[in-house]
Amino acid sequence: MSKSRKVIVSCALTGAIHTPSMSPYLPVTPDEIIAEGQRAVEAGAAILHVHARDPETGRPDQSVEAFARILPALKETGAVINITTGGSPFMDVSERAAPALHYAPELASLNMGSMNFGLYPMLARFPDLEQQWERDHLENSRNVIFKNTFEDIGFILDNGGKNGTRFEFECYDIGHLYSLNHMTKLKGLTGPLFVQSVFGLLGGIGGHPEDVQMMRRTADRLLGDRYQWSVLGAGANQLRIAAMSAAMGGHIRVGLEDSLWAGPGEKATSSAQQVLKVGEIISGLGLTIASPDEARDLLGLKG
Ligand SMILES: C[C@H](N)CC(=O)CC(=O)O
Ligand SMILES: [Zn+2]
Repeated sequence: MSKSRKVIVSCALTGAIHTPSMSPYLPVTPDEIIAEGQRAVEAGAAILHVHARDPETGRPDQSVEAFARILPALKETGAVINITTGGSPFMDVSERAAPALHYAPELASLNMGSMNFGLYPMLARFPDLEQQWERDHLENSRNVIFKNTFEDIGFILDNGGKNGTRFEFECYDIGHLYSLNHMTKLKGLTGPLFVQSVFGLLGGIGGHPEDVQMMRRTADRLLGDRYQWSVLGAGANQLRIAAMSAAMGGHIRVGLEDSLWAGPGEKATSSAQQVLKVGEIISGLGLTIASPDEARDLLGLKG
């Protein structure tokens, strides 16, 4: 058994930010999302971060029924299933939390603060969006607040925690790490805390190396050895941020939810392509990609 450090690769398959006519490779239907999940796990992903969509329009769909069409097959892959509670920033918290509270997964995402969620700059990047709702989705982000109050966070922690679900704590800024530290104390949460630092989403922290170092240093100071650190870089930041994390003792999240790209101007043909690229970075640094069970051990998941 290799003694080199294990790096957990999470893969976010489709999300609720990107829309169908931005990329022909964005999975929309249940079959497409399932096939993408299977490919991502074959490529080395240990955790699948799952959103659902309406198969006709591609609109984000946070209903329990929509998840029923994808979860069983994704579970068959053996990967850790991480159900979103972020849904889309245009949804309210009870709608967003419903699937994770219903299916009691090993892992669910939990967003650690309210914030602006600027998607509208993508209007310039994608001038030929086919459906009106796609244009509205970006345009309306000028005035949306991704609401995650301490009460909302407490609601998801309490009700999800009852099911033995643990959390992917999405921290989009330094303040979110302080909120996480506060909530862990308030709720008596024990480690390992799975911290997912989000870089480069407009409204949160940028993707500069100093931002990455600042997040890491602050997490070390506040959370000490109670956490496992992972990163995701939005859009063109993805692979660069991933490489920094691997070199800084962290884990990595990729997938078409977070970035449609495989390189400058090159659309990724699947999330698996991004998983393979970070796999090369990981082995290039003499590290080893973690299996789903190794990820469960590292994160103290219920299995
Ligand atoms: C930047 C990512 N889309 C954040 C995310 O994945 C939120 C969630 O699903 O809870
Ligand atoms: Zn998500």
